[in-house]
Amino acid sequence: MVQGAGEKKYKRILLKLSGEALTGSEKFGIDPKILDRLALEIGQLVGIGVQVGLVVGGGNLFRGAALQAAGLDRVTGDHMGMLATVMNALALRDALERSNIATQVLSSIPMSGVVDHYDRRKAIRALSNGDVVIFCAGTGNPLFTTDSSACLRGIEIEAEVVLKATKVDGIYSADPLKQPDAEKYQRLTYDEVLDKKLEVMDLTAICLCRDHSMPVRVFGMNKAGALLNIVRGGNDGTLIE
Ligand SMILES: Nc1ncnc2c1ncn2[C@@H]1O[C@H](COP(=O)(O)OP(=O)(O)OP(=O)(O)O)[C@@H](O)[C@H]1O
Ligand SMILES: O=c1ccn([C@@H]2O[C@H](COP(=O)(O)O)[C@@H](O)[C@H]2O)c(=O)[nH]1
Repeated sequence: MVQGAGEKKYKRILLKLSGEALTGSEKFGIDPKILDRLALEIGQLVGIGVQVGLVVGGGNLFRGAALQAAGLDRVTGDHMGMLATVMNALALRDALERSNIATQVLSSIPMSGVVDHYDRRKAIRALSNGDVVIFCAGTGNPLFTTDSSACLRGIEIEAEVVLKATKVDGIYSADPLKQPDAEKYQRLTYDEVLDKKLEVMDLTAICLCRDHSMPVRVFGMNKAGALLNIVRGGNDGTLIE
């Protein structure tokens, strides 16, 4: 059911933002216009009392697998990827705070003097106070992705849903950027995503959500207003549950 203006379906969410999408119209890195748009959309959620945990990817800067393909050691590449997510988190905090949205950044890798170390109780306190909490540095371990850290943190903070904002507007029978005639799903079970090997999200993350009954909605980050609509009960994108 779609809720009325100001009403909401979810009280606490974990929003996963694609790092690659932060590039926007830039060739590399972070497009400040994208940051400002995100701050506006996240501010709308905070404005109606939604508690927002955020995880941002690092694909706009470094991915361990790509660095390995270029000849680097995989674990070193993964460390670089996790550090990339810290840079994105700092940029997002900056944009949110410029919009007067109180924000805390908690890192899975201790980085004294730059960001605070992840602590679940501290995260839940901050969320309960209405602060946005950005979880960065992934899980702190190589060989994972930020999809897994988003689902992990979402489960830990007892979010009601993981919302994965990405470049495409949902889950398709194949990657729609490679196969334009792929069909879009409205709803999938965790097992369907696993059996069909749908690559929109890392399968470790899907298993974790299945085991802990955490629903995941994949939706397009480029459509303004989609996030607020979902939080009010709209069905943009594809729901996995
Ligand atoms: N079956 C599918 N349905 C939808 N998208 C798919 C599918 N298979 C592959 N994809 C691709 O998966 C991508 C989603 O991953 P996304 O860009 O969010 O990357 P990420 O690894 O989560 O984040 P980052 O950009 O930080 O690395 C989409 O852009 C899409 O092209
Ligand atoms: O727990 C984690 C999370 C991430 N990494 C590394 O960081 C990059 C960037 O994350 P994306 O999810 O791809 O945006 C990822 O490719 C890994 O190399 C990690 O090692 N552990």
